[in-house]
Amino acid sequence: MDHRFQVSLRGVIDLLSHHLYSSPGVYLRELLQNATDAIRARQHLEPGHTGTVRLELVEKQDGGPPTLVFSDDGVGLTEEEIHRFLATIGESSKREALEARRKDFIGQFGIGLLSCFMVCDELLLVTRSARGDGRTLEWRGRHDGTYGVAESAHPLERPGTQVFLVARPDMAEWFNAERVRTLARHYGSLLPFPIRLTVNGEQERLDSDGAPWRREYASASERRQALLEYGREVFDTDFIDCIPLRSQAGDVDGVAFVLPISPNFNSRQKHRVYLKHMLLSESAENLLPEWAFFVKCVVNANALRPTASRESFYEDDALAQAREALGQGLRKYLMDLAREDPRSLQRLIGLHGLSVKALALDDDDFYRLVIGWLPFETSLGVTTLTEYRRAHPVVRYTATLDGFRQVARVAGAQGLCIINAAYTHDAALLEKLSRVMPDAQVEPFSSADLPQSFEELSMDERDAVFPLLRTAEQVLAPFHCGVTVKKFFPAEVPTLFSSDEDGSFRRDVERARDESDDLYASVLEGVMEAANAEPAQLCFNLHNPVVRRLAAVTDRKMMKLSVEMLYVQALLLGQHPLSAQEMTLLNQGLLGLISAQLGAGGGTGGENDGGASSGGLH
Ligand SMILES: Nc1ncnc2c1ncn2[C@@H]1O[C@H](COP(=O)(O)OP(=O)(O)OP(=O)(O)O)[C@@H](O)[C@H]1O
Repeated sequence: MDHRFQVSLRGVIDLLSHHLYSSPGVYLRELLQNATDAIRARQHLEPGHTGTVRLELVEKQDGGPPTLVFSDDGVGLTEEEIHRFLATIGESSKREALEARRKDFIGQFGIGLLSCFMVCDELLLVTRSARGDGRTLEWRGRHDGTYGVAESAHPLERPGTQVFLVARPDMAEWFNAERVRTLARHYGSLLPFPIRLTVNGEQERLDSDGAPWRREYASASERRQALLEYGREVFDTDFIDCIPLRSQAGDVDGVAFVLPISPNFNSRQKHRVYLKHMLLSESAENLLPEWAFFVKCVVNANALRPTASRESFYEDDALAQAREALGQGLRKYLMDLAREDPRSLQRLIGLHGLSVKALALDDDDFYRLVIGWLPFETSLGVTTLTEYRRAHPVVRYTATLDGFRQVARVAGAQGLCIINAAYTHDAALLEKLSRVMPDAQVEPFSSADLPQSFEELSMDERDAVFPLLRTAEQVLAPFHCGVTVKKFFPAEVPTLFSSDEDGSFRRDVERARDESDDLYASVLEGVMEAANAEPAQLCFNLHNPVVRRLAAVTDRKMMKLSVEMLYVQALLLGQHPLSAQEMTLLNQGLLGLISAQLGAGGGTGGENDGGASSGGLH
């Protein structure tokens, strides 16, 4: 024999209040939504019906719980509808109409009314249907899951619905006049019909003039001012500009505000979204494309689906299409700025460069328009790509910060303009350049490319440095480092250590081998043997006075020691981590130099004592 599931209403209410709704205040949102849907349903029957929502708050003088009467002049309910829709959890009169009329109704799940049980134990709903027999019916629903229906002793004069809520003593704060006023404004400020609030007999209107972005303004600048003022009210921020938004998909319209400060990298903004003019969420995140983190927006959507919690939009095709269309609106704004107001675009890039770069990576047309305006850090200072290409036919860049540090100073002194493309998106943007603009030449650059720009020595100079070159080659052979002598700037730099990718790889493997156990070290040994034998190079700078003097030194030991120290110094200047062998070289070299400087005795032991005389301190 089959049995029916039993549903515990208390359990369901507990579930909703703790896991679905963000606060008990949403009861007012759900009542407003039902009233709005009922008015829309009546407008289908009676086109031209305007509709009004009334809230009457009675605060008891004797300390008893306050009562809220929530009335609408919507379509009302027949007796059959009461049993079917009010008393069955999960049943909604709007579901059947939903696909055909997604634009009309906000509700769809058939659970909204239950949220009232978060703030009161019993609900009295008095209703007269616009489609019915003129009778006024009372439905009394209780939080224990029981309900009753009866004909009312106080018939309503016109179709509509009144919901009576008596505050549960511990929930009286949610019936406080100021709170009710704030909540009604908060959720219903864009509704296209008036909301009237009566508190202890005194009436006030809470309605607004509708969505500010749809109002008529005398001029474009007045419109802009009014919208920026609205943005300030909503987000408490002085935005720098506003952008109209519209999408046919989801029937969305609204306004995006450009943030006056750079947001955290990739932080998605929280937007205020209305669904059919009722506030859905103040923290919707999934409305705009990911790159659009330079704006916050307020929009109304008529044909997107809410999630059951009503706090964001349901992720479906319509939302994806709307997101794409809204992104196009933002893209158009940036494209227009690039064409018509490059100064403003430059200011915007200064603040929101990351958004602009991310969009440029995504979109070739936009890329073509803005790439020339984007600033890049180079070895000759910050420059835009347009200025760069005017002065240098080939765009050269380093993709890492270490790579840039290794070349920036010397490259700058040679007049070479190298871009530091280690910033987010920069390398990808530069790599895209020759794809989008086939005449552009773009090349990665490393310290190994630098010596090509250095001046060659004359024949005489070559003869003069021959002993130095020979000694250095011998000293550095164990380090797999070749040697050249050239002339370059700045003259204060005595040597430049350069290596291509193979060289950096080899150094990394070498250091890993030093730190590994025997088995792994022998594997790494094999890797190193397979690698290019001499990918690194130490280039001596004959413009440097120390190097000139060193070339003339006849003391071979002193020359060897100096080469070792210059090698280690070049590594340190280039921010290359030292291997164990190089650390030893540094330590021995320092001691050797000190010892040589002392001129006598105190030798370091071994061959690096530079022939210093014996004896201690004099
Ligand atoms: N003010 C009203 N006027 C007319 N019918 C109403 C009113 N309030 C509720 N109803 C009826 O009660 C049903 C259930 O309401 P409830 O708020 O629980 O769910 P819903 O609005 O259909 O969906 P959701 O859970 O998404 O809000 C509605 O579908 C509607 O038929």
